[in-house]
Amino acid sequence: MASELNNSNPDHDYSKEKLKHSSKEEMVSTMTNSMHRSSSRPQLDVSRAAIQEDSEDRNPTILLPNQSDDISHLALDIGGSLIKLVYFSRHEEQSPDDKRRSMKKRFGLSNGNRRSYPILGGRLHFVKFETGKLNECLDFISSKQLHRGGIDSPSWRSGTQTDDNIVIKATGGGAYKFADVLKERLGVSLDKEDEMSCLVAGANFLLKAIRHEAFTHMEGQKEFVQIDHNDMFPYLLVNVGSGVSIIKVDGDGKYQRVSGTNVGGGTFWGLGRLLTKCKNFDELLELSQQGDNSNVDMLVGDIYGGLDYSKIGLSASTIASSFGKTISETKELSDYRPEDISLSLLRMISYNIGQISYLNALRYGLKKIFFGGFFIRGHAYTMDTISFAVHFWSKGQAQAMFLRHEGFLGALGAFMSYEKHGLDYLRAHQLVERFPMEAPCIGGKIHGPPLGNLNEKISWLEKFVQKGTQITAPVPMAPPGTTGMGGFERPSSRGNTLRSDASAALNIGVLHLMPTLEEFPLLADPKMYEPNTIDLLDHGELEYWVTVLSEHLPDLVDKAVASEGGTDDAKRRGDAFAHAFSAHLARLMEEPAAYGKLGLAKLLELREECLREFQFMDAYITIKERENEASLAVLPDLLIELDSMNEEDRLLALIEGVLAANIFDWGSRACVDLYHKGTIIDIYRMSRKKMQRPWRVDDFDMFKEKMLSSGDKKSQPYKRALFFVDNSGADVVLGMLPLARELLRRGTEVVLVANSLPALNDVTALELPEIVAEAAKHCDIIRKAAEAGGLLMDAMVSIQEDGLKNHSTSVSLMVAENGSGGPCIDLRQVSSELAAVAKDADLIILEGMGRAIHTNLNAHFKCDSLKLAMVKNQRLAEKLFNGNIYDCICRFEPGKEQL
Ligand SMILES: Nc1ncnc2c1ncn2[C@@H]1O[C@H](COP(=O)(O)OP(=O)(O)O)[C@@H](O)[C@H]1O
Ligand SMILES: CC(C)(COP(=O)(O)O)[C@@H](O)C(=O)NCCC(=O)O
Ligand SMILES: [Mn+2]
Repeated sequence: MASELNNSNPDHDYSKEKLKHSSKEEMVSTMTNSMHRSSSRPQLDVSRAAIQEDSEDRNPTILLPNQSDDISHLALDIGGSLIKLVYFSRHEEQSPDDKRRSMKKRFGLSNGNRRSYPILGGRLHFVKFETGKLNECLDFISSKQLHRGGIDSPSWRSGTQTDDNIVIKATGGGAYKFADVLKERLGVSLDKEDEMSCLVAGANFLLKAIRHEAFTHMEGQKEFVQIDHNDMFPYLLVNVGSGVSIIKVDGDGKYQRVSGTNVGGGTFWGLGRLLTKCKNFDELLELSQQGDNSNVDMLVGDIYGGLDYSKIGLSASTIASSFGKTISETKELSDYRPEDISLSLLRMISYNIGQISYLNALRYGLKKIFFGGFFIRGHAYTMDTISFAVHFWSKGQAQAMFLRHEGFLGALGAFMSYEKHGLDYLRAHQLVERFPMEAPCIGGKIHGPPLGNLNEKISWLEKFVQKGTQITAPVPMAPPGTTGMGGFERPSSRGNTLRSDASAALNIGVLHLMPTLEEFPLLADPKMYEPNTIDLLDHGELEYWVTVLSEHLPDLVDKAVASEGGTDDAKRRGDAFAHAFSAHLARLMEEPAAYGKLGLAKLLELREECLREFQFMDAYITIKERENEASLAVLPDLLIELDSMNEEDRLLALIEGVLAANIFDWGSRACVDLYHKGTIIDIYRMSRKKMQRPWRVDDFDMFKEKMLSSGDKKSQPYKRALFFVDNSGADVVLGMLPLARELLRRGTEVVLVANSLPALNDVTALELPEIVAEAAKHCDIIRKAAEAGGLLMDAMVSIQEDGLKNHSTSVSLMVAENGSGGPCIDLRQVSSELAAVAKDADLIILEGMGRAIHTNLNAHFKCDSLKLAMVKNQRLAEKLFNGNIYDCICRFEPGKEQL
């Protein structure tokens, strides 16, 4: 059979256009949801929904296509210094008329729980403006028509809504102060919400719904904290805005403002501006990084002649009096360096806030203190200083934690105050944060008018890239100068370079609300589950993987551009994609936790998302089609060969087949090099040669025992197996399908679980039915099972004619989408369809490096699991398995409930 593997026929049967068309249209999966809410303002006329034309939002992330009609679109928090906007954008994309699905629905042969009613879904965006530039903010709102329920609102398009009756939720003092301006400029009225309630509502939502929202920051080290939802309260919330509010939070809506201080962010920025002549806040912060506050502050040593005051635990370098040295009569402001002044000011204010917070925590016996507000500005030194103060004064008893959405608590709370906002029941697994290159529209500052289309994005990106190249690696600081003697020493993260404006804009992403995502129900211990095997917090690892991805980039861009016909437009998009993705990588090298907790799964998915953002829907489509066709051509011979074997030999040959065919991976540098050097047949031969047992991890005998045991020990066949398939071509056709056939033959129902969206050369759930149908032409077992599973359209029509009652007694072969658009899988967030079919499964087969090694290698399941992969990376093979590239992994683990 092997000799036929390179028999790829260019005039193949697969209609490229058809595949491409269907994958583009259906890119947006119809993951479903039972949440359907009644209406609230602004009203959206869902009945008139049409496919969205807004090209800016065309990137087809997996999101819910049909949002219910009750999402409020904009909330404001107008503070003393900054205006914060949280707005919601919908994605109305009509479910394509999917024959497969509608047929199955008609016959009640659902593969899961795909439903047809409206789905809540969309994205939450976070934007901020300076309050002094209110006009910019109003221009932004108006250009995006956010106040009218979004630019894409059908009711707006149909002209049924007038501005006069629009009411927008707003909080912060500016909701009162600027109400008239908003009425005048936008015609909208503001519905004012209490600021403290909003802060608390925002913080509670973030802590409950976002997995790694909170983090600690000590001596330059950021560590994400998983908050236990059942043990969240009470806590102290310290919002450091212009001024500071200190709130004791006891539950949802249960809180008390227990203290505050007028020495806050406004004080820092205001005094700092006066004293240093800085033009903006970031400049002031940046200045502090070159400062030495001992030129400005009076230290214990200055008073004690260079000595420590050891009796009360104060070292000579402790600040005795902030700005104390400036009492000198011989010096004027111009005699002090602005850098030193800025640092002294930052230390004074941060430390003071930390100390007051600690005192309030002490007053109420609270151990957890969360700090929000834009004074924090994700700035390492500020956070270290606050943490130091809390840690020092509480003797380690209380913990300072920070929030990624720091300054957006109030705005988010105002958004939550819409009667029906749809966020109440969302949990971490239903939110996906993405980082598109839309800086003018997310997280950070506004750089000119909002980006209207991909072209604008590309040109803005070119500018961003120019800026991005200026991003320098963090300057390592000398170790902290603590003497262990108490008082306040210098935290260690001082030297870190502040993010440039453009990259700061990417610090928090767009939150995709995906109510249909669910936790995979077969995880043995969901709380302990960590998808990623390799810890990218380890700098060496991060550097390695970032390098691997960078090196792979030119090849990927080639494929992507070719997949779009190699046009000039495709080339331009290809370049933009390469710049954008490189900028992401540079950003992550500079600050690995910039996008939240980073794992390899997220990094690899980011690449796919970035491709989609530049409208490369399926970069490997041609390769996938070619390899599918070549493999399908040799499948009949393989099946004959397998059928001539005895049971035991056949099972071994099947597992070998899966492992050997997993070499066809276009994501691996080594494999791509192989493709350039040899033919498919060479590769396959080499791969088969590697099959000698024992494999690097070899639990085959255990699996065989489970599958084939006879006599007294004869085991029942598995009822339902979930096959997490990987690559197109040989991998799925010659590897996983024959193994699936073996299980079907033994009476096990098989669900092929594949990606919802393309990633590298992975096969997608939408492509599988066609592949199965082709395979079914050569195999009765597959055909009958596919008919029973509703995968064959022709068969479905005959079922319709025969009536449903006795459509088939055969076990089913089905397909389910996994909810993912990357080469790995995070089982905390899978499609509801997969979650539904998983409930009856008693065997899981995870295949490939992404799904079985990078992620899930250490995952335990309630049912039996088999992990099969070839390790196509030398470093990984050494590190994880003490082995070599092309080693094979066959790990079997009995279900945890059966142990
Ligand atoms: N770009 C910026 N412009 C002005 N102030 C900023 C900026 N970024 C961070 N800050 C800091 O954030 C503070 C405002 O924080 P914020 O939480 O928005 O409070 P408020 O609601 O009072 O405006 C400012 O006083 C300043 O210290
Ligand atoms: C992206 C992949 C996880 C896909 O592997 P697969 O799941 O298809 O076996 C893998 O190709 C990979 O880790 N590539 C990067 C490492 C390298 O080039 O060596
Ligand atoms: Mn793959």
